Amino acid sequence: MSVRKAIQEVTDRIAQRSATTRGAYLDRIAAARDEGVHRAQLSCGNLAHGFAACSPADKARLAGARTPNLGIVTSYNDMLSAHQPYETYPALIKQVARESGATAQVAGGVPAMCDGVTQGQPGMDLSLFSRDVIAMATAISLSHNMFDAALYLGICDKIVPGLLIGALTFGHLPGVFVPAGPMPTGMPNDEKSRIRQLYMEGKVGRAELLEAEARSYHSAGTCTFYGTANSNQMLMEIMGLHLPGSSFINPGTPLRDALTREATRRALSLTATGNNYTPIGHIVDEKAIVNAMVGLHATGGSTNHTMHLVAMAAAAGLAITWQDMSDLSEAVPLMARVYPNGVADVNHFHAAGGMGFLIRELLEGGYLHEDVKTVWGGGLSAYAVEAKLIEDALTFIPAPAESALPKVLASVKAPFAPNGGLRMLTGNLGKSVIKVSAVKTEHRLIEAPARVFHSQDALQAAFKANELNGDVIVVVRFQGPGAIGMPELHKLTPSLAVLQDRGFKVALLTDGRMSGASGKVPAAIHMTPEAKNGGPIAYIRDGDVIRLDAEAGTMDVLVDPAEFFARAPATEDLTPQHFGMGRELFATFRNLVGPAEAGASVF
Ligand SMILES: O=C(O)[C@H](O)[C@@H](O)[C@H](O)[C@H](O)COP(=O)(O)O
Ligand code: SF4
Repeated sequence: MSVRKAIQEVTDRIAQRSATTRGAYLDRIAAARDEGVHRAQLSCGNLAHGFAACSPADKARLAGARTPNLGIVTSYNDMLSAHQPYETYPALIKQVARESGATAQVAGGVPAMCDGVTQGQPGMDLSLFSRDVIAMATAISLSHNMFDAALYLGICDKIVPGLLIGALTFGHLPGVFVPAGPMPTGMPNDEKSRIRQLYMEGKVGRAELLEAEARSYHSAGTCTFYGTANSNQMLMEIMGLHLPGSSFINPGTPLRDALTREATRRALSLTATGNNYTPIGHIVDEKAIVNAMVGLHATGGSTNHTMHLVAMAAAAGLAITWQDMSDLSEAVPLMARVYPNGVADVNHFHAAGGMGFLIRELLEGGYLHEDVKTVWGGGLSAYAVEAKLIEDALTFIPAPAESALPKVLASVKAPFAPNGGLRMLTGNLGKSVIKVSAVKTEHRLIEAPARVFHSQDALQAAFKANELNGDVIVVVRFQGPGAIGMPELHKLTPSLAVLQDRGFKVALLTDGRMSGASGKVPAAIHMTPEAKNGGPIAYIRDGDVIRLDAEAGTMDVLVDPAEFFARAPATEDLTPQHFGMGRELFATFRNLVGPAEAGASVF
C-alpha cells in the first residue's frame, strides 16, 4: 500500500467514526459564532466590569463591538523554566494590540506543573489530572466572553494539551499558541543520565549529582530533551497552531520577540470582525490530528501523547485510537535522533533544519496532509520554512534542502528507521504502549521472570538491596489513573538502566506512565485495563515468565490461562496515596477518569 493511501485510510476511518460527534461539534461552534461579537451580548454592567481597570483609550475601544479584543490565557509561573519567560509576554502583546488599533486583556491564568520538579514525588500524582484542570481553567478564563480571539501561552507537558482542550470548547474563537522556546544547550542529556546512574551505584555523591543536574537545567526556557514539552511544540507547529518556524527559537532573543509580536497581529487578523475568520475548531480537524500523529512518529515523540492526543482530538469531536497510532507508526519513518532517542537536543534539531525541514520532507514524501487550515493561512507547505530576522524584519525563508546535521535530522529518503517511534502492544495482559525509538534493537525482545511491586519506592528498595541482579521484567502496578492518578515513574530509569548496563535483560511493565524523556529501558506503559479495575496485570505473581516483543507488538504472560485467572487478583489499600499534597481534592477525578486508551480524561 502506498504511503499516501495508508495515511488517507487512517484519516478516512477517523472521519467516518467521528461523523456524528464532529458534526455536532461544528454545529455548536457555528451557533456560537452566529451570536456575533461576544462583547455585544454583554449587559452594560457586564461590560463595565470587564473593562473597569482598563485605560480610557482601551475602554473606548472595548465599549464598541468592532475593535477586536484578544484574550490572553497564560500559564506563567516561576516553577517551570519553560514558562518563566511568559512573565513579560502580556505587556508586549497588549502593546502590539494597541499599535494595531485593538486591545488585549489577560483573560485568566492556568496552573502549570513541572514534571521535573515533581518527578518521583507525591505531587506527580496530580500531574495527569492537571491537564484537565488546565482545560477547565482555560474555559473559565474565556467564559468572560469579552474576546474575539485568544492567545495561548503554554509549553510543557499537560499545559498545551489542557489549553487546547479548553480552547476547543471555544472553538468558534480563533486561537494562536505562543511558544517561548528552549533554553540554550547545557550539559548534554546523556552525560546527565550517566552521572545519575553513577549516583544510583553510589559512585558519586549528592553534591556532584546536583552540580550535573544544575548544569543540564541551567536557565529560562524549555528543557532541551525531546520529552512531552518539546513534543508539544512540534505538534502545535505541524498542526498549524503556531507561527511557522517558531517552536525552537530560544527565549530572550530578538527573533523570539518578533515572533510573539507577529503572533499577536496574526490572531487579530483571524477574527470574525475581519475577512479571514479562522476559528480554532476548524483548524483542528481529522487531517490536522493525523498530521500530529505523523509528526509524533517521525520525531520519536513522547508516549504521553498516546493519551493527550486522544483527549485533544475528542475535544474537537474526533475519535482516534491506539490502533490508528500503531498503523501510522508502521507507515511513518523515524527521522530525528534527539535525546532520549539520541544524544542531540532540540537546539541541534533546530540547527539541523528543524520543523521546516521536517515538514517539507514529510510533505514531499506524502506523509502529511497539505490541504489544511492554519493560523498562518494557506496550507501546510507555508510551514516548510525557517523564521529569521533579516535587517530587523521577521522573514520566512525556505527550509534548507539538506539537513545540516544528518545524524540528528535525516531525510525522508534515508531515515534512521523505516517506521515510527511509538508502538501499541497487545496480548493476554491487555493493551499498552512502548517507545521503541529510544530502545536498542537488542533490547526489544525480552522473556524474563516477573518481579511485582505496588510502588516505585518498593522497586528502588529492591534495587538497593541487590535483589534485581538478573533478567527481570519489573511490574509496577496500582499506578493507573483510577488508582493514584497515573504518575510518571521516570525516577526508575537510572536503576533499570544500571541493570541493563550490567548485561541483564530488563523491562518495565506498568499501568502508570513514563516521562517523554524516558528512553533506553524497554517499558510497556499505560497498561489497560489497570490493576485497580481488575485488569490481568493484577493477577501477575513474582516468577511468572513474561514475553515482551516490541517488534511484533506483543506482550504476554506465559502462564496457563486457566491457572492464571483462577488466582485471586491482587488488591492494594491506596488510602495513604489519596491524602497529602492536595491529593484528597482529586477523589472525584480518580473515580471519573476514563482508561488510558481513551485519553485518561475526566470529561
Ligand atoms: O514527559 C516528559 O517529558 C517529562 O515529564 C518531563 O517533562 C519531565 O520533566 C522529566 O522528568 C524530565 O526529565 P528528568 O526528570 O530526567 O529531569
Ligand atoms: S520540560 Fe519538564 S522539567 Fe522542563 S520545565 Fe517543562 S515540565 Fe519542567
